[in-house]
Amino acid sequence: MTYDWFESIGRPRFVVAPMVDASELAWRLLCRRHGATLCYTPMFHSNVFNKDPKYRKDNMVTCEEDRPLIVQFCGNNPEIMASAAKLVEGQCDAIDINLGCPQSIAKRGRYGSFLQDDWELLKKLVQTMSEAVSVPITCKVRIFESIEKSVEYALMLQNAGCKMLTVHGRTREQKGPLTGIASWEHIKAVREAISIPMLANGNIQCLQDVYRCLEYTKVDGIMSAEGNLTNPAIFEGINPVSWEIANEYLDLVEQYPCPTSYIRGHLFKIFHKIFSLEENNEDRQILATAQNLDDFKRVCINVRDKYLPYHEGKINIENDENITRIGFNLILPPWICQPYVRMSPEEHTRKMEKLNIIQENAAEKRKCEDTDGTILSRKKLKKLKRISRRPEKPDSQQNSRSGQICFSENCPNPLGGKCLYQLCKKCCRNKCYEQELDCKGHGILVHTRREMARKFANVQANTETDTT
Ligand SMILES: Cc1cc2nc3c(=O)[nH]c(=O)nc-3n(C[C@H](O)[C@H](O)[C@H](O)COP(=O)(O)O)c2cc1C
Repeated sequence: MTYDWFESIGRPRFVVAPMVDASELAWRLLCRRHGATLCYTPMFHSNVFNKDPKYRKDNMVTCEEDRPLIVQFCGNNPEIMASAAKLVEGQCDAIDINLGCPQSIAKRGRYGSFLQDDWELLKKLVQTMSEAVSVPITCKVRIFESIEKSVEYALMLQNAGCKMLTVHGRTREQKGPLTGIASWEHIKAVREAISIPMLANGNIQCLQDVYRCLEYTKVDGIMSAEGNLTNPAIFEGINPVSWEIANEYLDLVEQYPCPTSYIRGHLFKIFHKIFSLEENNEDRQILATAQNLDDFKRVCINVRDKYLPYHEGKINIENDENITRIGFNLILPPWICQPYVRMSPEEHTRKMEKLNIIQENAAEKRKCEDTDGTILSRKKLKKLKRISRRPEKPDSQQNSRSGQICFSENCPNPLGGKCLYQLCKKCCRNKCYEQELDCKGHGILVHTRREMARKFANVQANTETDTT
């Protein structure tokens, strides 16, 4: 009984995740051609979806081949979520509640993973939506730190009427650079406890990962987001040539248009290894500023023209001095679609600590400003260094111009007698020492320069110690 619906949509095992700005129709169709057996729409805001026909028209775009399809909504008001669900029930196979979004915008709007502590509201959401529509209501959740609580949470949603559960094996805190590894252990424990169909999400970079996860967790299907973005053929078990799959996607976009920002995002992901190489900066720039399909196609052509001879083995990489070696020491060459490997949270923390030290030093250096606030140039700093090494002369031995009468009110020698500060030749020649700024500035300058020069010498010594 609990599996009837899941059977009716073909027991999908290979699932494209809901992705804002990325799981649009053209992308879904591309993934379906390459092995995906179920796709999610991007998350839609239930409130806006209800109120704004343009938002609906722009976002809820589908077609006959785009099945099975699950539409995802976010929100916290059961009635509003139910009425949004009613608007799409005829165009999809299920409606999903986003209970996993960890972004600060979700915190402000009180949706996604920020509802995971309000179980009473969640029960109400699932129940009200289930009663309102004829298609199943499903949920996509994150885990809690504790396995027991994650299991309890899943059971609560199942009892409320959720018909399929996707468990993303990361906590709400595991996001951005702190994403890290997903826990299949949590997923496995939830699978053992619940009886409804279940999808696992997290740590999927290739088809081997899919099968490892299926075997370990015993879930019914695997959902992929980032792995799917860098390789839309991930479920087919192949790593396509980047420009070929990018062109296939662009052909679909021609048929099913979408905003240029989505296209740009997809091409950056497909070509991520290519554009991590300095030698492709120019094409990277073309992609960054591309405005229409022709611009996007030009990027694909440029990349193909450059790398096709290598791909076909007509040029030996080893002998081409124009191509940098970085990126070629991989199992897969950079023009082949491949996963993006994130930095581990530990590595990120270490990097940030190092960066903070460098930034602090840079801030210290920035303090080496001239009296007018401008940052001293290298040349000037060099000069200061020289000054700092010079022994300080007593006032009596200052150059011939010291001891000029200063007319400024702000003169550090307030009696209007002899100014103790040295005047530069330029000031004397122009007689500008009569002006307040020059007299004051000049006086401070002599003093500050020495101070700054000493500071600069210290900063340099510290930086040298840091980098060793
Ligand atoms: C570009 C992008 C957009 C996403 N948008 C959504 C979304 O709309 N709804 C949602 O539930 N999760 C969203 N996610 C999260 C993914 O669905 C998925 O849970 C997460 O990326 C972990 O899967 P992965 O390890 O395969 O990337 C998004 C992820 C990415 C990379």
